[in-house]
Amino acid sequence: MVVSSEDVSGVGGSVDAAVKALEEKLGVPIDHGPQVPPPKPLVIIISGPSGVGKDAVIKRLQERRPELHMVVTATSRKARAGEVHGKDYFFISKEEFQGMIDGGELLEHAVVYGEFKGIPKQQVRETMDRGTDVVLRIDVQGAATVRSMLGDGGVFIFLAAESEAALVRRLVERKTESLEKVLLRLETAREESKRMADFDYVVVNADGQLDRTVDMIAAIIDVEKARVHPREPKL
Ligand SMILES: Nc1ncnc2c1ncn2[C@@H]1O[C@H](COP(=O)(O)OP(=O)(O)OP(=O)(O)O)[C@@H](O)[C@H]1O
Repeated sequence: MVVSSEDVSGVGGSVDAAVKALEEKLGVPIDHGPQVPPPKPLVIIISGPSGVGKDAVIKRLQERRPELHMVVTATSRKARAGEVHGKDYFFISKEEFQGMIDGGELLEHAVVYGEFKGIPKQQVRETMDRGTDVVLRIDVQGAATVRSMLGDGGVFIFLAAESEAALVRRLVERKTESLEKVLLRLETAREESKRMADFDYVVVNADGQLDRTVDMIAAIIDVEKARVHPREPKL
């Protein structure tokens, strides 16, 4: 139905009166509800080589977007100075970890540099059921496992350093690993970089540019929320 400008001006110029007149002409009320349903919760996977800055990026992202749920990974490695159980990681024994694997309670798990790491499934499900976005921090190998499970249902982001040299410097400066362990991480990082193509996005975490990196990830999350066909993560 076409309503001419004459019809609208003919009701006295008030918007409310015009709306009422339109409703009368339509024969049904004008819908005041949202035109777009609320976006579905996202599962965001942040991955990349050791030392690239996953923890630093996630910490800053959480400060900016406190509504995101950062999944707490379970690990059998010892806590580093300042790390808090239940907040940074669930620090559990190798025996407890084995129990979780046997009980099928982990979304993915792996032995990384001699230590168990894994993501409790229940935490992801419960968060999504509340309608909250979930951020998973996973090494590249683990991200491949989650990709095979979720397919296009997850948003996979590969964090990269601006150069191999920058990555090495960051690992050495962190002072948490021996040179031998840094070497192992470097060799692994070379293999991991080859898997970048399996991700949806690649973000460079350049030295001194942590805020820019977080800006980019926040932008990706916003863009994902605007998809016409939302992703459907099935766990
Ligand atoms: N953009 C950046 N500029 C400078 N330093 C950074 C940047 N991002 C992270 N770092 C520093 O680099 C080091 C490694 O970062 P972080 O521990 O977050 O890496 P990671 O990917 O979580 O490593 P791992 O997988 O081994 O736990 C830390 O000392 C961190 O503070």
